[in-house]
Amino acid sequence: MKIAVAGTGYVGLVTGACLAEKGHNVICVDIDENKVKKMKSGISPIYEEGLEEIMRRNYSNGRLDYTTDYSLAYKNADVIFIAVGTPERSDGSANLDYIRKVASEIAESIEKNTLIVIKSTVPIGTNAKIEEFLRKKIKSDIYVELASNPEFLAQGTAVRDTLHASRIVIGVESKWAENIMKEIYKPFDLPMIITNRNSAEMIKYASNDFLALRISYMNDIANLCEIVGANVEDVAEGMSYDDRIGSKFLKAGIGYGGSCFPKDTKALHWLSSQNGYELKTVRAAIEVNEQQKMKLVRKASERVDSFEGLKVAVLGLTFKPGTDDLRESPSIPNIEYLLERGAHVTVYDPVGEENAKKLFGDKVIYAKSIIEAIKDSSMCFIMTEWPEIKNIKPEVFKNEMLEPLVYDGRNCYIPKVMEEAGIEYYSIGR
Ligand SMILES: NC(=O)c1ccc[n+]([C@@H]2O[C@H](COP(=O)([O-])OP(=O)(O)OC[C@H]3O[C@@H](n4cnc5c(N)ncnc54)[C@H](O)[C@@H]3O)[C@@H](O)[C@H]2O)c1
Ligand SMILES: O=c1ccn([C@@H]2O[C@H](COP(=O)(O)OP(=O)(O)O[C@H]3O[C@H](CO)[C@@H](O)[C@H](O)[C@H]3O)[C@@H](O)[C@H]2O)c(=O)[nH]1
Repeated sequence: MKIAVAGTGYVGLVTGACLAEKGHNVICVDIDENKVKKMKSGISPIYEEGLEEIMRRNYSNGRLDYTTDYSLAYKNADVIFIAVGTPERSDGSANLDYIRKVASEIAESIEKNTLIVIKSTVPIGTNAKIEEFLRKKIKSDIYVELASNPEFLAQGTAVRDTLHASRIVIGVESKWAENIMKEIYKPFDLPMIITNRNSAEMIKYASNDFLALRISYMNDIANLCEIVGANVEDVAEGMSYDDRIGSKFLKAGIGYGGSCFPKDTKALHWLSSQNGYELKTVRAAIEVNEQQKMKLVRKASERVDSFEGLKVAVLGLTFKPGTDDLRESPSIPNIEYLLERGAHVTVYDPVGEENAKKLFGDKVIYAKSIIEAIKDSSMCFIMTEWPEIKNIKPEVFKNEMLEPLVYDGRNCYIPKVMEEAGIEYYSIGR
């Protein structure tokens, strides 16, 4: 099948590359010329394990290509996947400007019957609206239909999550669209859920918001654990043996970040409010997360008289390990808080430095190693549980820091071991 993919971000590029890997003919479209140039030379603009290998293999066998020429790409495609961003607006709603722009570009380009598949996370009803828009715009002798196919990959494991997805969710309104979608995903041999478009769109939000709820619930419990003298890690383990609960997404920490949970909780809450219904559970998840993100710097501000002139180390910048992405990372408001109070902040992240520079410029110092970051510092914050950060030996903090004072937002170390090594150590819910 000839497939065009609009947008080569985490979702579009991984989807395009994996569809090619499974035998389809794929052209990936992006407005960013530099990205397209990079991809054509075999370099992935994002950090995802295993992606470049698939990109190179399928580019050289001719099944995968990249372009900025959307017109040509959409004109020749049987199916067009839309995978552009749907970021948050200031009121919490989803910004659909990028989706609408692609829809206009599709309308001016296509010359034959085409199935348009929205892979981006979009509010319930968006597929129907875009279909209505396109049908008004295109010539009357061609037919377009929209299908919803939300994406569930997580950053850092995007290729694996796509090739071995837990499920393929397909929202369609006709047998024609259903059959095309089934044909596309046949070579993946994965569980498939076929439903209508509104339900497919809702499955995506309901899944993300449920996972965010679990995290906020555990962070709430962690805060109570601290007060009553319980250990949230033991509590989570004890809960996990109940297979109705399971072990995943029970990790307490400095709050959830990333390009999805923060915006998708707010977008569903906003949509619900617009429909006269308050999603109280989701609102609670958002509120707990907002509080949790700043928990450790608030604790630290009670411990020191002032941050003014203090050398503070921040280890880990990305919103989770395995990605170079800093979008909505808890590290950002924490670093801003410290800078506003006059701290000299030195940061270290194994892959996030380039993206951090776009945010902080020369306001922070970028260390090339953990040791360089913590050397002579008066305080250290752990924001991301990268393996090399988790593996720091307590003596390293003790020997390199001016004062061994560690605030660990990801529960990387054992409190007893840290305390025995002479480190003043604070973590979450323990
Ligand atoms: N990142 C994830 O892990 C993830 C997982 C599941 C779903 N999603 C959803 O998928 C969507 C995309 O997310 P992402 O993180 O991949 O986005 P992204 O910001 O990484 O990438 C979007 C890409 O679209 C390009 N673009 C913008 N306008 C365009 C146009 N008119 N034509 C062609 N390309 C255009 C941009 O240049 C960019 O490269 C969002 O709705 C998101 O919520 C993301
Ligand atoms: O027990 C946990 C699990 C995760 N997190 C945090 O939650 C955030 C999101 O983590 P994760 O879900 O692993 O990463 P994403 O790449 O944002 O993936 C989520 O968002 C995607 C975009 O919609 C979905 O496709 C995925 O299924 C969904 O897991 C990160 O800040 C994590 O640190 C916790 O605090 N505790």
